[in-house]
Amino acid sequence: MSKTERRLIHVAAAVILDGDQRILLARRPDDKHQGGLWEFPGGKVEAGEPVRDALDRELFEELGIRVRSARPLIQIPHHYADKSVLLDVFVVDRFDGQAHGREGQPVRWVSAQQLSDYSFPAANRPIVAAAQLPARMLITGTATDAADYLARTERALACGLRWVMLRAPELAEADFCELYRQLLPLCDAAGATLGVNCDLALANRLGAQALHLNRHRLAQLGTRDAFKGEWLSASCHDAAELARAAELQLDFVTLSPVAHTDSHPDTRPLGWQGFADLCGEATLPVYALGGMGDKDLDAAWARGAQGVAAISEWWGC
Ligand SMILES: Nc1nc2c([nH]c(=O)n2[C@@H]2O[C@H](COP(=O)(O)OP(=O)(O)OP(=O)(O)O)[C@@H](O)[C@H]2O)c(=O)[nH]1
Ligand SMILES: [Mg+2]
Repeated sequence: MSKTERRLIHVAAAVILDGDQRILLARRPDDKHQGGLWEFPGGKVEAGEPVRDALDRELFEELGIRVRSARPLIQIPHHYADKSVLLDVFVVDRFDGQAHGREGQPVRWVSAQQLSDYSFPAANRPIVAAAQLPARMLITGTATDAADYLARTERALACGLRWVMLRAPELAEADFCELYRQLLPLCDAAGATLGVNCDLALANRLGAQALHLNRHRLAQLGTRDAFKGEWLSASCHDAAELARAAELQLDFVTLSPVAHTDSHPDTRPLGWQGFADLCGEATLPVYALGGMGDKDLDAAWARGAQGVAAISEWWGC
């Protein structure tokens, strides 16, 4: 039987957050599968058991906590040499009790940034990205001049946006660079990430931390190491582009258009069902894009999305 034909062992796991947005990690016992590595607490779903019940049961058994609120974060099928798992990961942001290692396993609360310092099983790469990425992503729209770009970005930061993707195809390169340099301290001060949507060489020259590729740049990219920054993502529209993004080990994608948008009036929307079908096959965090806003977050999460990305929703807020 080939690895991909093997039965997937369904596992419920949790990114558990405390009031300071720290995340709970546990260390797997040395004698277990992937022993000695750090994990998001959880365990196997029993036959006939609803996955949410399995999550509650496992977190009580392993940590002594009672889940009060949870939402889906990401689902990752992964084929190890010896077994195949479907990691069904939730965010748990409210719980009762003091989390402690009831099975003797070491546990540790860490910041989202610190996750990068820990060793996890190979399947966890996209889960770590999902735990570090926000639920809402702003893509900049048009503005009258640099001052208008800055003012609009400041308002979005004040609305709680923590990821800004600078997209300004109308600007000459020198103006784009100047704008990037002016936006950077604003975003830094708010604890937000500033990414760019531009060509690879320019992103590297700017020393950008995050680069978002359009579909043409995704098709041209040879290897993700060509980008010198930390976060590399792409705009996807179909299964082939999603597969390419996964093959290149990108950190996340946007998938669009979910709904009708004025910016792409002639493109047929995917609709929520089309989005869910594609997202279900993806092995990296996926943002719903196209006519999206705060009101769509729950619907996006229910279809397997990381969250929503938008221009109009927050570019005038
Ligand atoms: N809980 C958890 N399991 C993970 C993670 N990443 C990952 O690959 N796995 C794999 O998913 C499977 C989950 O198993 P588990 O050992 O937690 O299961 P369990 O709590 O029911 O334990 P048990 O088998 O001793 O009863 C293991 O093969 C494990 O290696 C993760 O972040 N958290
Ligand atoms: Mg377990």
